[in-house]
Amino acid sequence: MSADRPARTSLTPPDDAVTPVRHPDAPAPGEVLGSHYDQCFGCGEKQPHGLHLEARAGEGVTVTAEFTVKPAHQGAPGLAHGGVLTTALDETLGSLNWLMHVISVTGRLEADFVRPVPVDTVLHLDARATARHGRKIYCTATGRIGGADGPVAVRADAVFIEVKVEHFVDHGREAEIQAAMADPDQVRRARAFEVNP
Ligand SMILES: CCCCC/C=C\C/C=C\C/C=C\C/C=C\CCCC(=O)SCCNC(=O)CCNC(=O)[C@H](O)C(C)(C)COP(=O)(O)OP(=O)(O)OC[C@H]1O[C@@H](n2cnc3c(N)ncnc32)[C@H](O)[C@@H]1OP(=O)(O)O
Repeated sequence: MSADRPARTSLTPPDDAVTPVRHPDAPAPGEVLGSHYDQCFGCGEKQPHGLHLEARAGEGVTVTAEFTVKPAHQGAPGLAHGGVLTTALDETLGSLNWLMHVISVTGRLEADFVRPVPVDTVLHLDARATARHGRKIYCTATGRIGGADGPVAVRADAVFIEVKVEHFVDHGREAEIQAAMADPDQVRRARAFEVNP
């Protein structure tokens, strides 16, 4: 390893990685993306235990999202649990799927916790895809407190791996898969991720 080059990890795109491309039919900047699955712990509107994260399309291959830390999210008195904050970062990064019309799942995610995040704080999240290489999507996210331009409290770098919708059908529990496939709205949401719906 040369002294002037950082160690290559699985979070570092290879030299022949390409710039991620916004799909022509991606939601317009500012548009609310909605949930990919109404029972999702991160974004599902029908998930009573979830974070109810609401993401919006940004310019290029970027998204923004807001998440309010609730008392149920504590790890220490009055402070958010790091795992919950990581979930918010993961979900925001997953929302980039809507911009590229790709279905991908988290392969690797590395989080930095920079500042404690108190209960009732609104975490202002933003994420962008930085590179693509084969099925791998490299992406990064930050969460700020005290406003969208406030100080960074958390950040994450990740590699998502592109999968087919069959990934969920093959691995999901039968009852939930049947329910999802019987719901036209859910089928429409899943198709919205595909390049050739
Ligand atoms: C009609 C019913 C539909 C119902 C579905 C409803 C909605 C669906 C629509 C959208 C939902 C989509 C996403 C959700 C969005 C947000 C939620 C938050 C995100 C998550 O919470 S999501 C859950 C957590 N997540 C997982 O549950 C993944 C478990 N895991 C696996 O399922 C496999 O592990 C998989 C598929 C990842 C890979 O398996 P595989 O066999 O397909 O591929 P393979 O191993 O060959 O890797 C291919 C290339 O990726 C590289 N690679 C692989 N793994 C890596 C790693 N960990 N780090 C760095 N690189 C990695 C290899 O190095 C190789 O790279 P190279 O090509 O260069 O060699």
